[in-house]
Amino acid sequence: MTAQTPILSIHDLQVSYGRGSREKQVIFDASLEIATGEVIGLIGETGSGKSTLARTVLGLVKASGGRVEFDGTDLSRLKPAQWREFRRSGVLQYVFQDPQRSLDPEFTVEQSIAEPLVTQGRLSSAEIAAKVREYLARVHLDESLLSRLPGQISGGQRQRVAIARALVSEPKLLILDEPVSALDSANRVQILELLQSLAGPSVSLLFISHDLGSVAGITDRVVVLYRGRIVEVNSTDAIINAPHHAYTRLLVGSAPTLTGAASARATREELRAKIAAD
Ligand SMILES: Nc1ncnc2c1ncn2[C@@H]1O[C@H](COP(=O)(O)OP(=O)(O)OP(=O)(O)O)[C@@H](O)[C@H]1O
Repeated sequence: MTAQTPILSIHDLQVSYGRGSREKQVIFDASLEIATGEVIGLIGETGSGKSTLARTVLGLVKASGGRVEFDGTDLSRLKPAQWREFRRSGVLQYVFQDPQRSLDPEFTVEQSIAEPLVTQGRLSSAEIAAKVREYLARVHLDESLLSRLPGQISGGQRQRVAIARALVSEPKLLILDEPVSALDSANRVQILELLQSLAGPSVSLLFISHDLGSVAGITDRVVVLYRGRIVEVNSTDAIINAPHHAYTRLLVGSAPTLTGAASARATREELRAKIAAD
């Protein structure tokens, strides 16, 4: 961690859904800092609260306690107009698991990638057209796709378009919620390699995944979320080689690409029993 202001800093975050007797807390006292240029994995099983945490940072879900600071600005205090301005600036972007959710089905590839720049209103049409082509090339797509709709390209191509769209406004933080889990294994590897190559010193990436094995190759640090609580944060190496929390050990053991599949199987049941007893 550098002495720089973290790009994202979350303090004692609490998030609940529902009201009154139906209220259910899903995030408990979550604190986390992401430095500029860092690639972080947020890992946890289904229902652990990963998407809720991300959606709270994006302002789509309201926190019931704690605060979220982006580049030193307390997002919890922004008024609606300030939120709109913050969104328009494009400094915080996201890519969902299903690119259909990030792309308007009625926008061509060109319109989708151009939209964040059009909204910003800083560049001329010619400059926007040039940027769209630059980012299309960066995600290794051909210009012949520019006039297609999302329904007319493959799932892997859609996810590349969603990534180009997210990066074109030169965000400081890109949140990727299970960005490869809807893709086949060949596309998965290609997209992860692509993201790794696109991550530079000025952009931080927050990868959300239920599968440690799928993101461990590109993350600097890993945050482990278990039942709404951050139970471990450490370098990816330490998480894999010396996990502290029983749930982290289960995650490592469940990723056969990280450890021998046989030894993983042998310890999995034992760890499940320990977690159940916690
Ligand atoms: N809009 C909502 N209203 C009520 N409860 C919700 C809502 N969204 C999520 N939850 C609940 O909050 C908890 C955390 O869900 P969340 O989607 O954040 O988990 P997740 O780790 O992202 O899971 P997954 O990997 O399956 O996407 C779950 O118990 C879920 O049922």
